Amino acid sequence: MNVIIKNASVLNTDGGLERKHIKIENGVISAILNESESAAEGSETIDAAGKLLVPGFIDMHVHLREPGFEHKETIETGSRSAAKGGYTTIACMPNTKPVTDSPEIVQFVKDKALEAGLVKVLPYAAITKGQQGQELTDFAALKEAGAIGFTDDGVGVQTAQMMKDAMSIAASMDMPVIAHCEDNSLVVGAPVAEGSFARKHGLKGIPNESEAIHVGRDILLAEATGVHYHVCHVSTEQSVRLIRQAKEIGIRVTAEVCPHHLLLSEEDIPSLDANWKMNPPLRSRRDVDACIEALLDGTIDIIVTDHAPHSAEEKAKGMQLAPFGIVGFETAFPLMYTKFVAAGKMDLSLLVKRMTSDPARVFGLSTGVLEPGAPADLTLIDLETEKEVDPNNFASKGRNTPFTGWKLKGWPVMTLTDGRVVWSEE
Ligand SMILES: NC(=O)N[C@@H](CC(=O)O)C(=O)O
Ligand SMILES: [Zn+2]
Ligand SMILES: [Zn+2]
Repeated sequence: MNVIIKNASVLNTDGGLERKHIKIENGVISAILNESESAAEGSETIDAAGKLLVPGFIDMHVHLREPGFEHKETIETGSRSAAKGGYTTIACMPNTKPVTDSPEIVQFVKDKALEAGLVKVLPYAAITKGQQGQELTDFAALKEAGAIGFTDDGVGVQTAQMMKDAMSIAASMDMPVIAHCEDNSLVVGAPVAEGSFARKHGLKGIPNESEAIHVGRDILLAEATGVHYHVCHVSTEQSVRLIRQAKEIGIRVTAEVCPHHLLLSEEDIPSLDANWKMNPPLRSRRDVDACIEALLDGTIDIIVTDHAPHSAEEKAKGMQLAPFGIVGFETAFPLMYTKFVAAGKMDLSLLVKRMTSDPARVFGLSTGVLEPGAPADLTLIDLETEKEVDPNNFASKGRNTPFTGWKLKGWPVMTLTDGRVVWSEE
């Protein structure tokens, strides 16, 4: 089937906007025409006048909750939420029930994603069986089944020997190790970061070192093993410093950051509402500033959401007892666009890059670019209309966000995967 997207605003190599017509044939971008060139009508024509057209966003860190926690999210509802947020490729974490530690579960995730038929879902597999930190999974079998990397996200790999073994095997098969960095001996049941909020409410605080100690340890192990080491949800100044130094000396490390760690600090937490509880926790303003600087200078390679839906009942348990995590797909781009691009702190082209071609580069994906021959994974965005974040309108089952009521611009209005409209505002 052929599709033509007419009059779209497309970013050019200088970061300016140009009007283009995009021709799509059999799910692939076949031509990008200048405004003056006439595009023969396709079997389907989409008028994109006044809308920004970008490669579909890529989110390399998400939780879809299926199998096992379907009351929080399913692969279908998570895929729809992703499509609504402008994402066309998402990589899902293995902390399901059962854990994605066998080829059967990898296959199950792929089957469910195809059944949903909305976005491309790339499964990660666990480093250790049941994510218990005791015994490595069968990396070769998991790769064979389609896992794109290994991670115990949700928990840190507690011993250096286990991590080193994992990295050695992953390196030998050219697979990345993706790490949730958290040293449990420094985190004893604390729900928020160390800082003024924790002190005010008499809560235990999570120290920055609990993250950075793993980052430092793992960088040394990545150097020793030669693995591609990717750091999950960076949130501290110290982690940024270690990653920057490692990159400078050529260690194969990449990193991601979430919008909430770029926008909120622990001082912003208004109450004991658990919609402000996530792992890593909101840290100090200093940490936020370090993460922003790192994203701008490329020390941090990509933006991810760490979309982590939980039910309202679970979040109602309060700051101490509720599970960590917030949803992310449907607010990520509007938040980043409004608070960084529209605020003059970041170029639009850099923001788009960190959500498309940079994740594709880091993980070796064929998508994330607007060029002939690339899959027609595309997102149209309205940069003008301001709307309030209303969790009741989320496609996700999760409503757990700290951004309720924020007035934002930059809302995706249409998403296409392989040339097929998978979500549209109408
Ligand atoms: N980020 C979170 O706060 N929660 C994640 C786990 C994780 O990403 O570590 C979850 O699975 O709920
Ligand atoms: Zn994590
Ligand atoms: Zn996560």
